[in-house]
Amino acid sequence: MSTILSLQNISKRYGAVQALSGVSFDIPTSSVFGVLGPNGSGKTTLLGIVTDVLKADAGSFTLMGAPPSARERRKIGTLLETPNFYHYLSGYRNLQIVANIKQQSEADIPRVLELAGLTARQHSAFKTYSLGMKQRLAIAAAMLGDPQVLILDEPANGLDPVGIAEVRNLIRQLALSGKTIIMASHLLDEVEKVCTHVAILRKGQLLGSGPVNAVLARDNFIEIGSADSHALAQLIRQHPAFVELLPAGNGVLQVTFKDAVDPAALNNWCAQQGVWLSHLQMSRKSLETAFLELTNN
Ligand SMILES: Nc1ncnc2c1ncn2[C@@H]1O[C@H](COP(=O)(O)OP(=O)(O)OP(=O)(O)O)[C@@H](O)[C@H]1O
Repeated sequence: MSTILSLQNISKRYGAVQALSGVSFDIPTSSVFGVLGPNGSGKTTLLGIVTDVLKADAGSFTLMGAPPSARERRKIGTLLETPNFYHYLSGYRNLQIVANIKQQSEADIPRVLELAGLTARQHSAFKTYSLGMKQRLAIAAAMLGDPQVLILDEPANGLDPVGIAEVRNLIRQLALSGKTIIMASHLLDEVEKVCTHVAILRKGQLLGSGPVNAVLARDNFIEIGSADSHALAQLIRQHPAFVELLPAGNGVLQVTFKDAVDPAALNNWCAQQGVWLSHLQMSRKSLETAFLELTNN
């Protein structure tokens, strides 16, 4: 996977508040990248820096391997705060106004309306839209000019479950078409559903980043099974890192170890003692658990 955006040692201070301290991570091309953190952890500041709304005190970032020129930066579509759409004008007219402000061709409007699922309602007044439609129109506005990267600050904020699902589907659809989506969010459930990668911030410091699966992996908890589950249970109790065992039905055992266990090494260890595993699965914790573990530490 290639890197589309790479942050190196970004720091930013507002007076006495250190909003970001030396934050570095890479965002893979075509990922849906979630920036997570409690209130005040620096998410908005970070997005502001990569979209050039704010200037970092230190550090730098590269877009597609190079410091971004003004032209390159136009390849980033942004939705940092809810745009002020005109309530009495239609979705289409509002996009015309945005296209003119952003000096982008109006010819792109039907495409973004279609992507956002608003074609049928494009001539209705904005004030008649549901909250989900309003947010989809805002994302459509950010997509004008077909940017490769979209940056969204809390795209699901304030929406009801239907609106959240609509925005989620739109983000997934954009990711499928190869766009990279970077979103700040505090809705962990939502991030877990839609993001492929995450970075977790607390008080301006990066606590961890990487593929969602790696962040969520519980590396001390493994499900194993074997044709002779009785022999497996006896054997696994002898493992030097064994803590406890729970039968999960169908001969599968859920085993907790003292610390991280490499699945390949565990497989090997069992085989050496004559027990062949027919099932081996790392388990996942919820993003909420991972987030609380990281942010409470
Ligand atoms: N213009 C500013 N002047 C002074 N302090 C600021 C300013 N903008 C942000 N801060 C402070 O910097 C820190 C990081 O704020 P930021 O908005 O980036 O966090 P956030 O993670 O986006 O939070 P939230 O989820 O509440 O939006 C906070 O302590 C905030 O109070």
